[in-house]
Amino acid sequence: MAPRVLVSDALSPTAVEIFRKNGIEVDYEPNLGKDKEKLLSVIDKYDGLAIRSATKATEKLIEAATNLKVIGRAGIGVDNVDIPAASRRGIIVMNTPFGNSITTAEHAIAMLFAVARQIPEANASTHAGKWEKNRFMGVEITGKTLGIIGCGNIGSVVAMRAVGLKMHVVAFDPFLSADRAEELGVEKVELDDLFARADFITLHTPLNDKTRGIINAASIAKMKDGVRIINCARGELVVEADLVEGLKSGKVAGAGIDVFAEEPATNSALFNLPNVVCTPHLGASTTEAQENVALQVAEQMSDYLTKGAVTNAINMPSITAEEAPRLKPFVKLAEVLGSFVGQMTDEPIDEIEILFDGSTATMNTRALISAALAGLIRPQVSDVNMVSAPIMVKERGIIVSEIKRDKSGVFDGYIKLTVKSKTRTRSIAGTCFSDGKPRFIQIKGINLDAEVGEHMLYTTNPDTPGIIGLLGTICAKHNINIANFQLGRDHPGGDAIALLYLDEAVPQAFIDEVLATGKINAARPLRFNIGA
Ligand SMILES: NC(=O)c1ccc[n+]([C@@H]2O[C@H](COP(=O)([O-])OP(=O)(O)OC[C@H]3O[C@@H](n4cnc5c(N)ncnc54)[C@H](O)[C@@H]3O)[C@@H](O)[C@H]2O)c1
Ligand SMILES: O=C(O)[C@H](O)COP(=O)(O)O
Repeated sequence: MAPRVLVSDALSPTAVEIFRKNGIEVDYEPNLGKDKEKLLSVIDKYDGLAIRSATKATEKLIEAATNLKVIGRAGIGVDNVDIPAASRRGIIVMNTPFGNSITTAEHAIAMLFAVARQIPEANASTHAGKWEKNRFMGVEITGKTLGIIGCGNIGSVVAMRAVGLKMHVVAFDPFLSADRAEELGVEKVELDDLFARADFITLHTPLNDKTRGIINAASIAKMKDGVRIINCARGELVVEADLVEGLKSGKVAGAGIDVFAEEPATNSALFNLPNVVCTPHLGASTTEAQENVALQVAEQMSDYLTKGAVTNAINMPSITAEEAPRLKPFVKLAEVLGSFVGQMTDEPIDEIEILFDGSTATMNTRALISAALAGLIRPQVSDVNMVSAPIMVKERGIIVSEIKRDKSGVFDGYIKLTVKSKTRTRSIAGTCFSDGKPRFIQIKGINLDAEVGEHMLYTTNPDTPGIIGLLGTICAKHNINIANFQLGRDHPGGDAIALLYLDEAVPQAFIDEVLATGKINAARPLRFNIGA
């Protein structure tokens, strides 16, 4: 059945065309995002949800989205999506991090001019036939200092434009390197320094716990008298009541506000103050940007739903459409290795070490680790996948480490998982042969070559004669066919293991019978998901 996508915000029709071209059924309901109850009632029908900022993908919506696999944000900010809730449910959240950066930077620059020259008010006055030439005295921006808070994709474009406008640009961004600052022609400063020196301040950070309310009464007090503030990032970066106070007192000479703490903002204390220019979250609203983000999000979501490729995901490592087919068998391998140890371990796991040897070390190991972790914890948590596994493992306080090394043995490459719990350490290694099927090649240091089947039986025993016959006889007695039988031992007469690939699951009576022989130390039925 074709995957089904709901577009619940006003995306360009290009998105719909691209979904259809990629064989995806699509419902285009540009106003549904604003109707929470209706959205809630239909969301379970969809594999994908394409949104802008109006749709709020809350925990409640995500819980109701029982078939959802991907949320695609045609734009940048994903603060309208409950990412932890999506991750826990195994839903990928992706955005389009560059599609509207230039457009939004241009909006910030437009705000800069609009506020410096009071253009909206002068426009309204002129349209009203007032000709108030003396009322609207502006300020030049040439030679003035622009303070940029957050110098990422959008902040950088703003910086380059402002440098071109002959402004002196200072930037505060903990992740801005000295080289990048030099390349942009900006001076990297501390936040208080920026507050003290800037004539104009423009915000371009994401909204998070560190940036929420970054413009407040205390920070405004540190600013120059007559500072002008532009916010085209997120409303909650500014404590709006404090900005209103600053504007009323004259400390802040003007503000350009595109985003509000509550949207849609139909009633704000910022409205109708002199020299406050407001726009209704228009930063990304140009034809060009909307085409870009619609096209990108639809391609990304289609690639994921039809090919398993992951691009620009917030909660999952990227997998390109090119690498997805090559990676797929190794994702399955990592998952069955994790699953083997997960099924063998009855006590809490403390540490997991994942070794990538040879060719596997050159692959997308983040994706392989996610797959191994999903396999590992699936016996405890059924509803887990590559998206939710890392978060669940972290929540359980399990330490995950990764080792990559050059080819060290006969195999082109293999993956080895070592899992430590309080009382023991287990390890298993595997590889994929040219048929794309996973093979177990080593269990607790003992070499073997075992094809992986849906139903398997793992036994440990002292290396004595008669084990094959013993297990074969009990299988025959229970009318269970053996597809493959692999043995291994550390040394003659030492510890031995057997791995049987069976055509069906063994019942508990089978295990009891095996153990009752006194010749087998442990017997564990295993089940693997070997489907696509
Ligand atoms: N108005 C609109 O329509 C519109 C359009 C697009 C994006 N946005 C918003 O613009 C903002 C910036 O988007 P972007 O694409 O440039 O993001 P980005 O991730 O490329 O850049 C954000 C920058 O902020 C920096 N940063 C993070 N925490 C910081 C802190 N505590 N102090 C200072 N800097 C910090 C990061 O290091 C990064 O360089 C986001 O909030 C986004 O949602 C708004
Ligand atoms: O984060 C973004 O991309 C912007 O805020 C744009 O939001 P919009 O898609 O609702 O215009």
